[in-house]
Amino acid sequence: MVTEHPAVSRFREYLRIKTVQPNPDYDSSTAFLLREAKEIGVSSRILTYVPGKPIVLLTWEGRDPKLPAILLNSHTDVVPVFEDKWICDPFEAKKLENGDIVARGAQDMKCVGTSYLEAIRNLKAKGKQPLRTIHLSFVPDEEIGGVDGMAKFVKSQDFRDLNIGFALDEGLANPSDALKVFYGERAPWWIIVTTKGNTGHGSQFIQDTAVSKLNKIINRFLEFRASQERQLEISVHPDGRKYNLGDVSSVNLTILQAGIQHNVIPLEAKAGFDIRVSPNFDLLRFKQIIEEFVYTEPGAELEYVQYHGDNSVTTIDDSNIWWVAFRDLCQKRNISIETEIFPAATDSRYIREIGIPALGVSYIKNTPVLLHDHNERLNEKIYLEGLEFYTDLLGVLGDVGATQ
Ligand SMILES: CSCC[C@H](NC(C)=O)C(=O)O
Ligand SMILES: [Zn+2]
Ligand SMILES: [Zn+2]
Repeated sequence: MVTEHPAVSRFREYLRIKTVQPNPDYDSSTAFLLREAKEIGVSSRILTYVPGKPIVLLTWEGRDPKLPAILLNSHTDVVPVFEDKWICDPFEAKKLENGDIVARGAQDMKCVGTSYLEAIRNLKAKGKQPLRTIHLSFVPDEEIGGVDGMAKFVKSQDFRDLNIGFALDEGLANPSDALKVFYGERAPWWIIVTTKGNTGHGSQFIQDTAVSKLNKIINRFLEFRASQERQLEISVHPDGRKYNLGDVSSVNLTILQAGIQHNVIPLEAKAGFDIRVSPNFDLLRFKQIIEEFVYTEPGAELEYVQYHGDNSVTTIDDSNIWWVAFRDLCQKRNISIETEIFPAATDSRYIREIGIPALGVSYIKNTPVLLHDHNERLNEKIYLEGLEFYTDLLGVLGDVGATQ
């Protein structure tokens, strides 16, 4: 019988914990992380800003704790599953014959959280201690917006006391052999547009109805959407690279509500849009455009259900010592990297918003993107390869600024 690498067994154990929204078992994930901290030999704290939503903070103190520290962030929650669409129980962490570990959270992002832990375990086993302190935050509720997780954490005195200089967070899988590195994100704005109008009998040509007003607004949003889709198709960066999704802004009509009966003209109509504003767009200008789309119709209302007022990016050039350390390590390990704007939202946005540079990286190469999808999986060989990468990476980042 082939014995399993203990790091893989620990990863699978973490995957079996049902931290699935909307009722994540944070007690069990906390117990797992505290046990890991004890075994590895790093200190641990539980920070609670909202009851039942623990942030587990592990700390490996550096040789010079006064220097700005490194934050390795991961979220502990995972998204729900459509169980009947899976080839096995999504919380069994079954390993297939080819080594694929099938489980919710295998990519998003329990693999990253345990990789940080394994890297520290490896470095400690080699007798290393970093120059800079390394903190690991395991935060709740990223999958539902992070309001009771990272958003509260970054605003706390506890966070300020950590003196973070640089952070790592999640990225995305890549079907090709390159490693995706995200240096910014599009700002998520979820809006509800409400229109009101005349009612009457469904057989008549009633004027200025809620639906006709909403229709005009929707068309303006959809025209904008088409223009951005076109930009995505035709635009290239100055260096010749094609645009990615993160380089344009997107608009999707995701909610439509109106009507109570077929023969009654609705008094009110609502449309919900999922909007993602690219860092290539000025946020205030974007807001003006949206407001023009809506307020051109008399009496139309606009509500922001989700609004992030920042889409600043982390600089990726020689002026950023963290980026240089990251890039040089990838070069040394012959890893090609693709730098991009993350198309959706992660907890990194809260970190960048307060001016801390952050990169989003998940070492999941040669793997289909299956986050939030059925049969999410990660092959154990790629996971183990990632552990070597993270071990080297933490060694390098922890020593940024050290004299050789
Ligand atoms: C605005 S909070 C929602 C966060 C979610 N993140 C991912 C990665 O799917 C999203 O972008 O929809
Ligand atoms: Zn995630
Ligand atoms: Zn997710």
